[in-house]
Amino acid sequence: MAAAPSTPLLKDELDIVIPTIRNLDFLEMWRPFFQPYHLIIVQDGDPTKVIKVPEGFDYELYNRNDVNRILGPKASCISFKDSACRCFGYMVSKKKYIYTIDDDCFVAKDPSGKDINALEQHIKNLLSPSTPFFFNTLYDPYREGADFVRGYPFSLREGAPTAVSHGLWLNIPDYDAPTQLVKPLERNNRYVDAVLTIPKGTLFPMCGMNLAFDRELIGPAMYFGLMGDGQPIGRYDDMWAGWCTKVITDHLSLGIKTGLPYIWHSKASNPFVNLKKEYNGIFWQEELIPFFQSVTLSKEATTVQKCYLELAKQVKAKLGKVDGYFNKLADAMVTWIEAWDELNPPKGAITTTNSPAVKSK
Ligand SMILES: O=c1ccn([C@@H]2O[C@H](COP(=O)(O)OP(=O)(O)O[C@H]3O[C@@H](CO)[C@H](O)[C@H]3O)[C@@H](O)[C@H]2O)c(=O)[nH]1
Ligand SMILES: [Mn+2]
Repeated sequence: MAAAPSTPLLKDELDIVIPTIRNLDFLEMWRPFFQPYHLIIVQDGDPTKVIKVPEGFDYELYNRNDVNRILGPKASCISFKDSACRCFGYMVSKKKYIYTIDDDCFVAKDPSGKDINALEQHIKNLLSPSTPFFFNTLYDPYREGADFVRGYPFSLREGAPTAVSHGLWLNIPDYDAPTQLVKPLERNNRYVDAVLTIPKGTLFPMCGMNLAFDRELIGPAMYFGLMGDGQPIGRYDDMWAGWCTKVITDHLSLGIKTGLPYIWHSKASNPFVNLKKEYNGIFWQEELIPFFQSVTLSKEATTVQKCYLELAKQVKAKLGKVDGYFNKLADAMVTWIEAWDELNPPKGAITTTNSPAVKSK
């Protein structure tokens, strides 16, 4: 097992958010890389179930009772019985950076056989600029041993601040149910040693399994849409967040990177269950994508919250006719921003603080 870096980068500026319904034994494998960091565990499902966390990790844990206690009626915007609940962890964090990972994701090995410190790579991705305005054909120009290629405008070489780092997965790929059903044995064994900026004006399917972001730059846009219990759709929470986030980062001239790091995704969720969850999404996304491609935000939308509220209005106006669910989702987007601002008042604002989470050492 590789030794973790001596002085962990951003040790006190980054929280690791884990949505879970099971004991977190998977942390044993991540211990060298994760132990120095604070964890925010969002326990989904039955709040009376006790989630076991290995000794030695510094964490806070929130179950549904905590979500309801802290948010009151606004808890309605946080999904129940779906990994989308993880976004509650983004809201209660006080740190500048977030890394979120699923509890069936383990340490992968690079082609040399070395354990991949996914967190370290995400931090590198976030701390170096993105190039959304002009594509660099030699991939990440800020990486050791690479640079901007001939013809790349010097006026654009400063790049843009990186808001999101989207990692990938070896072994079980993040396929939708139809693809999973057709290719049940397919595994992703291809390690591509590259980090790319997703060009401005291009959407992408954001997976929440191995994802990091700058909470201060883009946090309020990272609402994982209403899924799970009582909802007509599932497994589109991260997709929704990714589409909203991308139109906002484009508008605010921020960047999103995808590629390294890889994690090892250990198990495929049930494709038949997934098909039921995804069915409406597979159908609706043919209308959602043109909607997001045509979204324009006003020049008055100068903060993520303002962008997000403008977006929520357009969702209600233009997607409500696709299905009533989008009216509910648009309202939940507004509730999310209200809750976010309540828990994250501008610095210096005086507020009544909510009682703290169940803290465990
Ligand atoms: O009701 C639930 C089910 C699961 N979780 C936790 O969420 C993650 C992901 O669960 P799992 O690995 O079983 O599901 P996947 O299909 O592989 O998840 C990926 O698909 C997307 C679904 O939206 C998502 O972006 C990916 O995570 C685990 O940590 C479970 O413990 C839950 O909280 N509630
Ligand atoms: Mn999984």
